[in-house]
Amino acid sequence: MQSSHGKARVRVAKAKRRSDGFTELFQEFTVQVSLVGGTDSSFLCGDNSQVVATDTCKNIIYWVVKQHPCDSAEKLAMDIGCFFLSHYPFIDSVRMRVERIPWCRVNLEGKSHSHGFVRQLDQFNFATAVCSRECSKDDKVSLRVDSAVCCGEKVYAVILTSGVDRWKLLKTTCSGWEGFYRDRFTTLPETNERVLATECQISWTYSSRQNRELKKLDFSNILSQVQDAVKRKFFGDSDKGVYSPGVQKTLFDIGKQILISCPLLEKVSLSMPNIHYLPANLEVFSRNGVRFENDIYIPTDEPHGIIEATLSRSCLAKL
Ligand SMILES: O=c1[nH]c(=O)c2[nH]c(=O)[nH]c2[nH]1
Repeated sequence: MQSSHGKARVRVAKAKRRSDGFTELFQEFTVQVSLVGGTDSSFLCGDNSQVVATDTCKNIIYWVVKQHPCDSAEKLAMDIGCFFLSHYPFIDSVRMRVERIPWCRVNLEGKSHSHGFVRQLDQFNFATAVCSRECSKDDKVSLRVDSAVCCGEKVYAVILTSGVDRWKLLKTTCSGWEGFYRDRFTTLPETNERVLATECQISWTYSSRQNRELKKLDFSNILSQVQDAVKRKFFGDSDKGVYSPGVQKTLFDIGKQILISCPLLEKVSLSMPNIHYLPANLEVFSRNGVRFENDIYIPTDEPHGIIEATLSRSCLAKL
């Protein structure tokens, strides 16, 4: 039996104010925690003596947030996960997911507002952390050297992933879809001129496997590097752009660029659904002698294409 329990959709916000009324930080998160280990007898015979109640899980999330700088979803995910490991010896591993809700400081007449924030639509970034006591052989060697505690903080094995979700991108030209397999079921015409739109989910996993090493990283800088790599390969040069022969090739170019730009990453997973903007060849136009001139489109969210891939550094080396 493989089992876990925990709490999902725990929403928490933190404000840090100065005495002069300036709000230095406002962060909102949605947190999920799943605990693994120690609970077999609860599932098998109703003995709950080693079960941290899911209600307690929620309290611990609030507790850690209260002490935490909350400067990144990644550090929060690792610190909540490692808190469970350090307090409950019967827990083997903790799976965390922290989503950061994007509140941005208001800028009014060129001036940053002291306490006002606006919420960006849709897009958000997230982190997942699988925290455990088990280390790979290599980790164990360095753990012994450092001992299990460093600077008052215990060392745990962490598989950390960061991501961005619901990030919408669109370009009005420099995209086509030609040469695809045709048979009697194929009705789609080929084109070398179309709107290309997607809603990306991109996640990236770090090579390091130690909470202490991972906590040194500048996660917002890595996020910017990833987003720059995506924009560079999706849109291309500001004036000339870059031609996309299909979402598949663009996705691969983006993934490769992310791994080139960010040497600390081991692999990247991309989901780039093809959101269709259908040419509006409508009867009302043709009947009145007006042609489609790559100008009027019908946006359709459903159905949409699914195009996904995971690229690792080792698989790139083999290509
Ligand atoms: O970029 C695309 N990739 C596809 O796999 C596909 N399939 C489709 O109908 N249109 C497109 N466009």
